[in-house]
Amino acid sequence: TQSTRPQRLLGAVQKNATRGDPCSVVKAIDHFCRHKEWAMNVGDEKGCILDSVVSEINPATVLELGTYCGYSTVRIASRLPPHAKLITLEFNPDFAVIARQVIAWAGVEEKVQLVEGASGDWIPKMKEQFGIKTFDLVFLDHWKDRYLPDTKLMEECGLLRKGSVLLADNVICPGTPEYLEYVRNSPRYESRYFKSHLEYTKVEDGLEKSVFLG
Ligand SMILES: CCCNc1ncnc2c1ncn2[C@@H]1O[C@H](/C=C/CNC(=O)c2cc(-c3ccc(F)cc3)cc(O)c2O)[C@@H](O)[C@H]1O
Ligand SMILES: [Mg+2]
Repeated sequence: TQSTRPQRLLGAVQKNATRGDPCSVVKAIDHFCRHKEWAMNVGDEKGCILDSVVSEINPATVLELGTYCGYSTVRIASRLPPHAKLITLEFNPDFAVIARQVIAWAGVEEKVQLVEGASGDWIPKMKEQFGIKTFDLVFLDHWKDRYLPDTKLMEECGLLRKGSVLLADNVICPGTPEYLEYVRNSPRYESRYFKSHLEYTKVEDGLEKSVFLG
C-alpha cells in the first residue's frame, strides 16, 4: 500500500537523524522538505524566529495548536528549561501517530504532552485536565480560520495572563486576515509582524507575535 507524506518524512528522520539529537531531527526534516517533498512545517527560516521567541520568553508552559508531524514541537521542546511543559493538540490520529515517533526520536518526549483531539474541545479542559493555570506561550499553526475563535476561547477560559505571548504562523500565506485584524486592533494585545518566507520557498510569509496585555 502507498505510504503517506508524513510516513515518508518520519522515514527520513529515522534514516538521517541521530536518536536523542533534536537538532539532527530538525535538519533531517528540513532537508527532506527542501529536496524531496515539501511539507507544511514552520521550516528553518521561520523556525529561527520561533527559536528566538522561545529563548526570549523561557516559558514554563507552552500550548501548540496543530502538531502535524511534530517539527515545531521538537524545535520548541528542545529549547525549554527543565520542568517546562509543552502541550500540543492534534486532531488527526494519523498525524499524531507520526508526530509521537518524531518527538520520541528527538528524545524530547519528557517535555511534550501530545493530546489527540480538537482545540475547541480541549482548550476549555486545560485547567482541570493538565493543571495548567495560564500559558506563557501559544504557537498557532493549525487551521487558519480557527486562530481567531481559539484565541477568543483561550481568553474566555482565562488561559492567558498579562504578558502571555501568542505566536502565529502563516499570517500572510495562506493568511489569517480576521486573526490579524483582531490582534492588531484590539487594545488587549501588543502585536508585531516578523517578515519571513513560506517554508522552503521564496514566497512571503511571516509570524505575528502578540503579547496579551490582560
Ligand atoms: C477543529 C479544527 C481546529 N482544531 C484543531 N485542533 C487540533 N489540531 C488541528 C485543528 N485544526 C487543524 N489541526 C491540525 O493542525 C494541522 C493543520 C495545519 C494547517 N496548516 C496549514 O494549512 C498550512 C498551510 C501552508 C501552505 C502554504 C501555501 C501553500 F501553497 C500550501 C500550504 C503552510 C503552513 O505553514 C501551514 O501551517 C494538521 O495536523 C491538522 O490535523
Ligand atoms: Mg504553518
